[in-house]
Amino acid sequence: MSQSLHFFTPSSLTFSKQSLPKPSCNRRFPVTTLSPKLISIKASTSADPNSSTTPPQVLISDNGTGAGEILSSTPQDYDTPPSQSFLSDSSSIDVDAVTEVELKENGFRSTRRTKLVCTIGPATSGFEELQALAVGGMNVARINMCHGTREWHKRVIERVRRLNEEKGFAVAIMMDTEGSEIHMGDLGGASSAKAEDGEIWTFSVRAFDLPRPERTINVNYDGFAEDVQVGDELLVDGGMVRFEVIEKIGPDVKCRCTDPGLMLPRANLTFWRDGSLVRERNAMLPTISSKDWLDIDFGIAEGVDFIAISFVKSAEVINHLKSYIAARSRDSDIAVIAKIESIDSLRNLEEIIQASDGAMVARGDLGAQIPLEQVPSAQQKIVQICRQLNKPVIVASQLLESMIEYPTPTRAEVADVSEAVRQRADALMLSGESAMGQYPDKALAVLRSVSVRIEKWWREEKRYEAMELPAVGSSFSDSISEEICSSSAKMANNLGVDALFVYTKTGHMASLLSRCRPDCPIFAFTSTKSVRRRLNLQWGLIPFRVSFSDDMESNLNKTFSLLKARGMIKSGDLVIAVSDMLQSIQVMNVP
Ligand SMILES: Nc1ncnc2c1ncn2[C@@H]1O[C@H](COP(=O)(O)OP(=O)(O)O)[C@@H](O)[C@H]1O
Ligand SMILES: C=C(OP(=O)(O)O)C(=O)O
Ligand SMILES: [K+]
Ligand SMILES: [Mg+2]
Repeated sequence: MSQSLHFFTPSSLTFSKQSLPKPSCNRRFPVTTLSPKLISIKASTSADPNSSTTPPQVLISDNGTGAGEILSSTPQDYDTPPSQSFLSDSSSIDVDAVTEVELKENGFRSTRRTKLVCTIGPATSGFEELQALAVGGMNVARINMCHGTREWHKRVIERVRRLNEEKGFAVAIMMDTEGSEIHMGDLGGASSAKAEDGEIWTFSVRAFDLPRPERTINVNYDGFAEDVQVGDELLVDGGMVRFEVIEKIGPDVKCRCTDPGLMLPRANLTFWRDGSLVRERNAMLPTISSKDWLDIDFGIAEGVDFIAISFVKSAEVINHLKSYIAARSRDSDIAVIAKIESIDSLRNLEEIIQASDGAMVARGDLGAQIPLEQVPSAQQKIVQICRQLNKPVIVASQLLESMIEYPTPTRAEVADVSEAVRQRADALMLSGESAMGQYPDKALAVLRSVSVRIEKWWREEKRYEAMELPAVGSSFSDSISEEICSSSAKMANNLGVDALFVYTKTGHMASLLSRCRPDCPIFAFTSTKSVRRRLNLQWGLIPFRVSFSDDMESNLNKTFSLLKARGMIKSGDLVIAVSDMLQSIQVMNVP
């Protein structure tokens, strides 16, 4: 026997599902098209999970008194092959080739929930290397416009696209802007420069002739010599190398090395006075420089999936960029990620995250702007706010720094990765480890295995955190979607279901489910490739591209048969399905 509860709000009028007005296709249900609102919660669990015959669906309405009324009875035959109308384009389902293998081999429970972002650099820019990363679980490839030429990045984008087309991956592309904070020049082509204890180096806005004179560093910020004072401490890359300012001669600033080390091209520079970061005119530098705008035009033209903005200071710049993108790209589905890596971004955290489509805890620069010991609490706070505001969050930088040189991570690095997974960040990011390290695939494998292990541990221990998830939407329709998602996630945990299914046009309903961090994976069905790629950044979502209609019964039939034919689900699997077209929750065994 199967049953279905319909809750009617605000009045208790009863309709059958069939009498509902047709929802508009492209958007989430507008409140005005449904009056009164109908939410159907349909439980059609067959008594015998292995039974191959599907019980008839009986819809029972609940008018608030608990007394059910039978509205319709629909015999189902899920084993019917897809009808003609599903053939051609609509007869197929696209899913990541790696996920497909993982699902078949290990089942739903062991799929990785935490997403992985890899920075692409000289070590990984070839087709074969990119393919190895995709096979290793890379969900998003990040290109950092601080380095390389647009031509170079364009070739990487083309290779990723080819990989997706030819090999069945859905790797998304994130372009990261340079930003206009102070940094060193490119060392005249050298791969690094070594500063020894006590050496005197000259930092200058001067563009030195090539070959670069010994112990000179070019600085990109015109106000550098004016802003620093003798006695200031100059930190390269957040303290990897330190200098003390000893003399200023015109544009040249002489510094003595106090902490020796290797300086990499375009390393970031900060200066400190009496224990705090000095922010003079550099605080007025634009977040998006003129070079960044050109890079953004490039990203829009190339149709990247995400643009990450470095050194965001306020929500205003995010709003500005979003309207710029909307005006320039026809379908404007490029998501904007705010990098939290400056004191200003911490000050305006909530409004920045609210304005963005996601955030990155960019610990590299953040650790150069606030004392290192404050970085962990900042990370936890950013991850938490993103979760509350329903924005994906990436934890980035130095997760496995030692693996740039060594094939195994330190214990401390594994603990750091575990902590980010335990905080249930959406994604972890590799920087130098994958861009220029010696063991990019090994580093990715460590992120993957630590994620899977910690996620499993967390589920076994039932470590449900008591995080309040406040309402994020503004309309009544939004509230219904949020309630549906939190209820179905809770039901999924309590009933031990195998997977949550969500049919979503914009991806919003999938993100609301992801936000609840349920125990089971979330199969997110969407009809466009770009939404599918974007969902790849969000915790626990397995994005599929499939065409579907507003008729949930036929969507389910079609999905079940397509997934069964691919061996990705089997009869008896327990599934909860929700959709953003018909706001409903259905519980059923795969027939
Ligand atoms: N496109 C590229 N071309 C050359 N080198 C790159 C590229 N992308 C990244 N790298 C190298 O990888 C290192 C780590 O990358 P990332 O963390 O993104 O940059 P940064 O160190 O500037 O913050 C960089 O310092 C640089 O040496
Ligand atoms: C991710 C970061 O930004 P970038 O690598 O561009 O400096 C960071 O600073 O941690
Ligand atoms: K950058
Ligand atoms: Mg940075």
